Amino acid sequence: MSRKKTAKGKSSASGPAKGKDQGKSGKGAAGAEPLSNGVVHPSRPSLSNSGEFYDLAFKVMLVGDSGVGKTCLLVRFKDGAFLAGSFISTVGIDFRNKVLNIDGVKVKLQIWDTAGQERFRSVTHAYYRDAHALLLLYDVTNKTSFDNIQAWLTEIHEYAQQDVVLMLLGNKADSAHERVVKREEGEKLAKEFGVPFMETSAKSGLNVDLAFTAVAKELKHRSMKEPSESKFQLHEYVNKEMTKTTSCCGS
Ligand SMILES: Nc1nc2c(ncn2[C@@H]2O[C@H](COP(=O)(O)OP(=O)(O)OP(=O)(O)O)[C@@H](O)[C@H]2O)c(=O)[nH]1
Ligand SMILES: [Mg+2]
Repeated sequence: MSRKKTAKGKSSASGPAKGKDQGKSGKGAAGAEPLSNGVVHPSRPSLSNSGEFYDLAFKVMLVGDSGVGKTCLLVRFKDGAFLAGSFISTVGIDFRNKVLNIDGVKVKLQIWDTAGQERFRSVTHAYYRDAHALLLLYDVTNKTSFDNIQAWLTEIHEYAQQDVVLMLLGNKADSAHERVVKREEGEKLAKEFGVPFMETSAKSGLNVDLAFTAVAKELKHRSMKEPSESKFQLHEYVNKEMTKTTSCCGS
């Protein structure tokens, strides 16, 4: 996917949607087809441009400081690869789609990769309103990115929907020697703010699928509201499923 895309427009979704796919990768906001509120029709799924059927569609946004690994996390999830080598900072905003099978329901996630750099903050603000879920990342090897989480949460409360699904991710968990933020510190902060937390690694793939799957499960359950089913507990699911890393080294 291009990491040099600039936003040119703005989408307008605010609820789960079904409809045509926007292709494999967004051309900044310009490539985004607006998603509207939709009803679930599992018997009449929609067909995406990439040939995949889906029943539900949601927007997920990746946010956090520049360099924490948002683009790499998305590439790992979408393509199963790691973008090694020199760091190319995202310009503006970009997106990729992925259809997941969640308990027999095809859930399309339209994942927006935002630019962490301060100069693109107004672009990011414009997209919060339409996001159904936010993955907020910090880098376990960068204390400043962890310290800035509080500011990101303030921003999220200001711009995002009140009921947005939120998850805190401590990325680069593979970097044991460079680690400066302990897993316990991430857990404590997440507890303080009542959000699910896990450490991830775009490099090794640790918990990457789980982070997106957990969000998709929560959104699907909220959307379908099956009365017969017990309520899906995102916190419990994450705590049960995640692979824990040790935080022996560092701080
Ligand atoms: N060791 C390690 N390095 C990572 C990981 N994820 C990303 N990186 C590296 O961190 C740097 C930044 O990654 P990006 O994904 O481009 O960061 P970003 O958050 O998208 O940054 P902006 O686009 O500027 O907001 C790159 O050099 C990556 O190779 C990870 O899980 N482990
Ligand atoms: Mg990026």
